[in-house]
Amino acid sequence: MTQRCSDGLFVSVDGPSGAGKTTIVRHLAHLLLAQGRHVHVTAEPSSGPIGTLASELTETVTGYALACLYAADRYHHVETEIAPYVRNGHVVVSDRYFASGLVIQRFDDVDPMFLWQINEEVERPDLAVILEADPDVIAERLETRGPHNRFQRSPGTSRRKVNYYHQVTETLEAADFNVLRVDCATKPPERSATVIYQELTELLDRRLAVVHANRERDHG
Ligand SMILES: Nc1ncnc2c1ncn2[C@@H]1O[C@H](COP(=O)(O)OP(=O)(O)OP(=O)(O)O)[C@@H](O)[C@H]1O
Ligand SMILES: Cc1cn([C@H]2C[C@H](O)[C@@H](COP(=O)(O)O)O2)c(=O)[nH]c1=O
Repeated sequence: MTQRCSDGLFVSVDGPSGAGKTTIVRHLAHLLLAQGRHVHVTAEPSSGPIGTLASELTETVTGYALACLYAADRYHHVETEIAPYVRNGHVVVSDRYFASGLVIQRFDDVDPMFLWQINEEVERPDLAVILEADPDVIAERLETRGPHNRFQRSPGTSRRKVNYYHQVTETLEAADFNVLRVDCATKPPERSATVIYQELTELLDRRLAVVHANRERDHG
């Protein structure tokens, strides 16, 4: 993804189950579409062959094997879907990406260093949004909605997930990812989407300013 169209952009949204990722991604897509942007919403596991296999196997396969499958899906997802859309000038929004890969398999006791190493070469998002929320708030939301998978069923899972996401957010910041932390416990999802939308708009404006400056320099 080295040669990008000036308004193509990749944003990932990660955070604990029940934080509101899917809801916020939907609102964000509406805001971007209303601004006239081309938007492509995607998610992990992806709908490609590896993502489909990972989805099917998540309840029965565990640990290192599942971690490798999710990392493989991520590389394939970038190559076959994310990068082509970004090159075409779309804002690509992924509901789960890199940070989820560093968190979820820890529930199967996979070594965090191993998770980092198998994901390390994957494309960095232009903006990595991490949704933060109080564990009691998201546990309550999950209870109301009902769990989707085995990682949401065990007691205390929300608290552990929130802790793991805190650690991973610090790891990403230390590795110079462009991270935006959004507290989504106290705000409605529309408001969280607006915060992300404003950050993306600034990012696009800064990028356009660089393009214009380079053009002026090259053409006098
Ligand atoms: N800010 C919010 N305030 C109150 N309820 C919310 C908020 N955001 C999401 N919800 C509700 O919480 C539940 C979980 O939301 P959502 O499915 O978007 O979360 P998620 O992070 O994508 O979860 P998962 O990882 O399990 O897919 C839904 O019922 C949604 O309506
Ligand atoms: C990206 C990613 C996903 N998973 C698993 C965990 C869940 O079974 C689903 C995600 O579903 P949700 O409704 O978005 O919570 O995928 C995983 O185990 N590892 C990953 O890296």
